[in-house]
Amino acid sequence: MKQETIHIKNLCIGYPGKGDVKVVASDICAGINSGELTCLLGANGVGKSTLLRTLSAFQPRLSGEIRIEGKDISSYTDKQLSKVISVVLTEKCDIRNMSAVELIGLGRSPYTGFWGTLSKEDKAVVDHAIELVGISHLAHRMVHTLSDGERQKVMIAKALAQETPVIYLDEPTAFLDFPSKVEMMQLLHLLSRQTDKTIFLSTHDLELALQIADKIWLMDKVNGVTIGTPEDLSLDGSLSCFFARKGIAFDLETGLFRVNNEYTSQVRLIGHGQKYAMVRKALQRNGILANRNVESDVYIETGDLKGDGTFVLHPASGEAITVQTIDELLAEIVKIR
Ligand SMILES: Nc1ncnc2c1ncn2[C@@H]1O[C@H](COP(=O)(O)OP(=O)(O)OP(=O)(O)O)[C@@H](O)[C@H]1O
Repeated sequence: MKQETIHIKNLCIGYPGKGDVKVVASDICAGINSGELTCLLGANGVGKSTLLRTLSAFQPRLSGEIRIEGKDISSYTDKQLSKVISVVLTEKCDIRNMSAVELIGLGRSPYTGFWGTLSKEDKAVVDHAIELVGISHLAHRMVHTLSDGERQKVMIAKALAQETPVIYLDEPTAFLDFPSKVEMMQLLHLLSRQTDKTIFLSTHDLELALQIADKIWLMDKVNGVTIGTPEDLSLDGSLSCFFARKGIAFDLETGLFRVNNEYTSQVRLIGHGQKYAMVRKALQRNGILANRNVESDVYIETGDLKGDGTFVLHPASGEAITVQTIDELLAEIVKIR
């Protein structure tokens, strides 16, 4: 069952200076639940890392409350905290002469003695973490030989081996290629479900977060922190407002962002399905507003109608032109414009 693991009230974060205090964000009130993946989104410099550092007690809060499992964060000793929160940072650490399984084993340090020797139980926890993340094939590789995505998974396994109810991750998808970003977010989502952990991460991967996260935190200088499911934030206009920039529009139907094009001409499309959608996309990218409601002498059949996969361009006068690909269609359109 979902429970509020982290409770934040009137939190003010920032940096005390010599004479003045730099306030990065203030009056944050929120809760973070177990069994959920929560994603923190915000522009560069808005304070995501500062918030994560404050929530992990790496830096002091300026004022307000942070409660973890009902207890104020300042009442935890460092050792107690290391059994409650694990933090996965993105910086590429220069780890040499250590295998993945040894690094993951370091996650057990809050539980081991001075020499860090792993007991049979500790080793079983490490093995389970490796299994959960699906990296058995990497266990005996040296860490410095791993790719960014592989190393990131090892760091997540280390956090799992730490057996904390809360895991924070600072931009875990930052250096990954697109399929690896998707895989990483799906993995974290799955882990939140399977292990009932509270997983909270910062990211710039907006579209992915909107598709995968259970809760979104939008952090911005004017409105502070706005929280909700991606769908509630779509419906109440928070997302459109948050990313209201020239050239970007939030599509309420798909719940995703799209780039607004400026159109210099328009053409009627006849058809339906995927080919219709792809022709429309290609034309709009090229500054031509295209859909079935446009009124124009020139029109295009998008292929699905005839079922032979071709595209037929009907100029205002003269013979229809049949082509096989959208690339050819664009070339023909240019000729008659
Ligand atoms: N040690 C520090 N002392 C004073 N100000 C700092 C310090 N570290 C960061 N800042 C400032 O605090 C603000 C928030 O920085 P932070 O790194 O938290 O932003 P961020 O949202 O994580 O940015 P990014 O997306 O670029 O990583 C910025 O204005 C930054 O310049």
